[in-house]
Amino acid sequence: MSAEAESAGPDIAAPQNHTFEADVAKLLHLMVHSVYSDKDVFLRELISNAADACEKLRYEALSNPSLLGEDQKGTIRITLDAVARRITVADNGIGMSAEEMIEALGTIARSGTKAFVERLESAQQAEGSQLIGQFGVGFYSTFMVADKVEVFSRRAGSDVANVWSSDGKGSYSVAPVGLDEAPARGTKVVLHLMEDAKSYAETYTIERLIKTHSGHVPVPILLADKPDAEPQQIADGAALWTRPKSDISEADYTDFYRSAAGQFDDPALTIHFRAEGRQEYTMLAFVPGSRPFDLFDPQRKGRMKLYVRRVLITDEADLLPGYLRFVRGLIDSADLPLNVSREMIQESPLLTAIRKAATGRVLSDLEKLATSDAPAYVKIWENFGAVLKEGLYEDFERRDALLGLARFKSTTSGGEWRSLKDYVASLKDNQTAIYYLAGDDAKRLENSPHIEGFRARGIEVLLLSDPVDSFWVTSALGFEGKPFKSVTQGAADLDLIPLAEKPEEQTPEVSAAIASYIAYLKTTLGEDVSDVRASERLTSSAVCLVAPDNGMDKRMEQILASAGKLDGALQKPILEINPRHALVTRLATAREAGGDAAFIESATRLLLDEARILDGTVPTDPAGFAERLSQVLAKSLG
Ligand SMILES: Nc1ncnc2c1ncn2[C@@H]1O[C@H](COP(=O)(O)OP(=O)(O)OP(=O)(O)O)[C@@H](O)[C@H]1O
Repeated sequence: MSAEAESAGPDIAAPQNHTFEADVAKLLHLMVHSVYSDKDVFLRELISNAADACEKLRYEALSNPSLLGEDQKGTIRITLDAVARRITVADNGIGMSAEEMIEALGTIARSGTKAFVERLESAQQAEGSQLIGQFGVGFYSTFMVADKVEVFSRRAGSDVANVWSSDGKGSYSVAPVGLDEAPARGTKVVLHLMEDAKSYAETYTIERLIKTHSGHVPVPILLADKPDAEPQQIADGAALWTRPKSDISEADYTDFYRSAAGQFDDPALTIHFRAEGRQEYTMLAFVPGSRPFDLFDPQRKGRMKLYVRRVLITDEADLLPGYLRFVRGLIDSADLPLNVSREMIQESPLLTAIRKAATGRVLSDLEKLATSDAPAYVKIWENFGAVLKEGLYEDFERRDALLGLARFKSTTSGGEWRSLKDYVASLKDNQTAIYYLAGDDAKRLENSPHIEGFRARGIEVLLLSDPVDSFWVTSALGFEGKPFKSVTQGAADLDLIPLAEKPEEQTPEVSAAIASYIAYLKTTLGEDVSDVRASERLTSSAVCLVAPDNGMDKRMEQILASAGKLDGALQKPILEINPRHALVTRLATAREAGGDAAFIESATRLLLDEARILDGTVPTDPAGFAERLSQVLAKSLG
């Protein structure tokens, strides 16, 4: 379309109509029909797009200075027209060709759109308005206040201009326009405001919105309160991060964070420093106060922006590792070369050094916060702990620092978060390992039979319920010299740690019956288990399954098997029986006394079924299980 449109002959000057991509149409419908409490966001989004356009132009002009011409300084101009109920936001930035308008204003480029739209559909009002900015559907928010939106644009260096126009109801048009109607360079967005949004054409409202939400964008903003009025500067476009920390208030930081990160909350941590010495750069970064919705997007992309001497280079520079992707902000380098391609900048050893230092700084600031304000740190952990833990198996160099930052719920923490330092400080005498139980359901973990023997000895067990836990914990070497050990794997090694309450001694007859019952279990259960043994970890349940000493943790095995990534067959578990459990002792002694063999075998197989159920799986032979259960119940009823 655009190749023809760009040549702008009289016969192709008619508007070309297009339908919005399905997701955009759905999104627009949602935005217009659900009353978000915060319609103000549209202005922030337009200003942020205009500022981005000015910054993109500065970058392109590095290699092609003629693009700037006489008009060197990026500026955003907002013009109000209360009589015509109109607000116009114009910039002298990069501009868009007709093709670019179709791509940028008719589709949603980002991945995960579907998930986003679904979430928006079910979101509450306040959350909904937060989601809009985070996902970069910013431009479409104009339809919350306008029943017609026109975008006049002329790309820098081009001698044609186009207008995009839509009422937000399913379709839009794009047509060439005369150069006198479009900005000499850049984009002009005209909103025809709805009756109930007419206050957005009032000076007071707009001035207040700019000051509170966009006061720190790095491009100056001018406001004209009438079409022919002289514009006044409302924001100076001075980059906040270049100012000394002592001149910046908390409110300034919050405002900058909100407009730069598209968030509506307060930052949970602000990191602002200037590095001098081998590399000179400034970092201004924020840990959000709430979870951005795309936190678990498989691409794991961060949103940190890279500037070089105040020129925005890219937000794709992966300035921080994937496990810090929730951090928002920027790094502005004084040393990186400006006159080379983005790709070359990204690969430069200088940037590698900056990345390393910046990562270290984020972690050390988190650690400082954990010491100085533990409750504030715990909030960050609750939002982002699952992401930070990815670093435990990705970033070996910083594993100790990350283990130091990690917080856990445990069997003795009473719902509070514990650090590994806390854990190690309360080790029992003779306890040589950090015990953990991994699974997907925190509640079920607490009731697992595997931790009974640990509870009975007052030994703390970490309850790991994030999917990522099984990955790092099996590769981590330990903390302060103590290895991590799964309570569902191998022998429990608990005999050196005394029970809080000493159990009754068993008579030699019962012990002998149990020993012979274990031998019987091994032959009866045959291929289903790799071994059967008396348990140290059980105190109230009769049975449980554990993984062999040198095998894979059971939870890890389940995750790999369900993802189809398990090499070979599932390992056979070890069945542990509780030699003091009434059911076990009665079965053992009945067998010893020559009781009903068929009944004892059914009851014995039921023990294995029970262990499987306790493990969160199902009996391997449901029909056999049902039959055994009926048989045993029928017999017990006489
Ligand atoms: N004033 C403008 N000048 C040039 N391009 C623009 C302008 N406004 C919007 N665009 C283009 O439209 C695209 C879509 O804008 P939109 O606000 O919907 O999302 P975004 O800006 O990409 O995302 P985010 O809001 O997360 O930064 C932009 O990426 C940009 O390419």
